[in-house]
Amino acid sequence: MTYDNLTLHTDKYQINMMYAHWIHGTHESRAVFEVFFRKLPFGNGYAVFAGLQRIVEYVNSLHFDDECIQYLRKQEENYDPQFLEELRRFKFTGDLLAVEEGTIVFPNEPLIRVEGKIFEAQLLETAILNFMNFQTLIATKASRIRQVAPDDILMEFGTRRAQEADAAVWGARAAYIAGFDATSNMRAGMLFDIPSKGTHAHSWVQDHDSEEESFYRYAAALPDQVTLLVDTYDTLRSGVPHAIQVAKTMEQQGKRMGGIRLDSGDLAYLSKTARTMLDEAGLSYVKIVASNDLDENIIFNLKSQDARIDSWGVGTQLITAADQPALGGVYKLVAREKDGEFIPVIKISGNPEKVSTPGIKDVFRLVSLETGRAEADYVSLAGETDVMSGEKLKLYDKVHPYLYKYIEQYEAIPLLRHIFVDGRQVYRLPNLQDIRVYHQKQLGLFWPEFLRKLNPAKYLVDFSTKAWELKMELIHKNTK
Ligand SMILES: Nc1ncnc2c1ncn2[C@@H]1O[C@H](COP(=O)(O)OP(=O)(O)OP(=O)(O)O)[C@@H](O)[C@H]1O
Ligand SMILES: O=P(O)(O)OC[C@H]1O[C@H](OP(=O)(O)OP(=O)(O)O)[C@H](O)[C@@H]1O
Ligand SMILES: O=C(O)c1cccnc1
Repeated sequence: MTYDNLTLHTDKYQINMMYAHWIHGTHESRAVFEVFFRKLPFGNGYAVFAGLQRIVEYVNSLHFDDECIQYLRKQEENYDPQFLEELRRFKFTGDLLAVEEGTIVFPNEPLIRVEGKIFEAQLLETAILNFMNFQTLIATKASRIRQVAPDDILMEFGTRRAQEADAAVWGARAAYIAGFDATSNMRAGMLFDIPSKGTHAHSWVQDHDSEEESFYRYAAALPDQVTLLVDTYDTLRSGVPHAIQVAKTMEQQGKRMGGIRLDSGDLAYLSKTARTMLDEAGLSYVKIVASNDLDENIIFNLKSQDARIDSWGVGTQLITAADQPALGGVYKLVAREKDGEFIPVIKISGNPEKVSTPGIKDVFRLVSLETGRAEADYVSLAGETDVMSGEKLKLYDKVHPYLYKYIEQYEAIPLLRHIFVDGRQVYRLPNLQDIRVYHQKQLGLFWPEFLRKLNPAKYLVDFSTKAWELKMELIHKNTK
């Protein structure tokens, strides 16, 4: 079955709400939603925003075609045929703002803002969250892995263990944004122009009468990219000696073997011993690749054991974000149109963390002009001007106001960019290489204490006094 229209890639309740609005004639009234997450994944100090390209393609492609309409007609008898005709005319005509892919982001700040007819803005929730939550999660995981191996080659090997095909290719892209060097997935390579790399499987060795023969044949077929998997039978007694033999033969033909791959056993011990064997054979240029259920903790640990590994193939743990398989990004209504104007709305909860922050908001990164480093992010109500005019600001913990600091001499960089205006895409999607460069620059804005993998310092995301007072006012009004 091939059907790639994503318009019904949404929860039924969105269509139900669209229908109820249509029935009551309120479907064209305007509303504003914001996307944010509350908690960073993996105990990390930051997240890496990803998913925007997919969101842009999705919004541009939205349309209810014959298949969608027929399905809705069959599926829900309550839907009035005229509603289905209205859906046929559906098109996103609103505004969408978002932070750029590769941006370092933090909890509770708006990452995407959708403003439009409620009929349109409501539909987008499920897909936007689906794309952003997954891709941001994987980019963040990849960033942690990049941190522990800053100078090594990192290859994404996850497709076979990914949660289906889309996750594999978009996950490979997210990993590349955050600093991976290559993917084994050829389709991701083709779609996104990511370098593709690969070695060979155990089956190649098993499918020959001897390991030695399999190595020679592989090298003969692909002499410019020979990385031999040496652990099928006995890494040190058979695999590495056979690889050395092949490398020596290749030298006689004026060729150089690329590397060997270790895929089981004690990777610290085996890599050190293999390195010595290779070096003693005059093969110091032959690299050592390792794989086998690696993640940032194992790689960090292997490095602390002085493992001699140049290149890491990381699959399952990265592509499934195994230690935290979901990011809890949410899409919340912050304002709705009443009598021709936007009024802020709130969601109250017994859990204080879940009380939403009302009003249409902007977010700025405050970068010290003295140090060039980010001091805090500042969330203000749209239209507030103090931050843009560079005024001295008091940043304070709104619940514990005695915790405060002043900031002056800063540049306030707006993080939300216009992506769609009146339904028209106004943002040119950057190419992936530019996103990677931008991401590296983003990292350079932060002091290392916010970036470290273990127990990072908490970066300040401050709300303007006006935004905070609005929240308090609506809490009081709605809890009387
Ligand atoms: N020196 C090491 N220190 C810490 N972890 C290691 C070290 N060497 C390997 N590991 C990791 O330990 C785990 C060992 O996996 P496992 O117990 O399945 O052993 P294995 O050698 O892979 O066995 P198999 O032959 O079944 O593949 C893997 O995640 C691997 O990356
Ligand atoms: O361990 P991961 O991080 O998920 O990396 C991918 C794994 O996939 C392959 O194993 P598999 O047993 O599927 O195939 P093989 O016969 O080629 O080893 C490869 O050898 C890695 O071990
Ligand atoms: O190229 C490899 O070595 C590879 C690719 C995917 C999964 N495991 C290994």
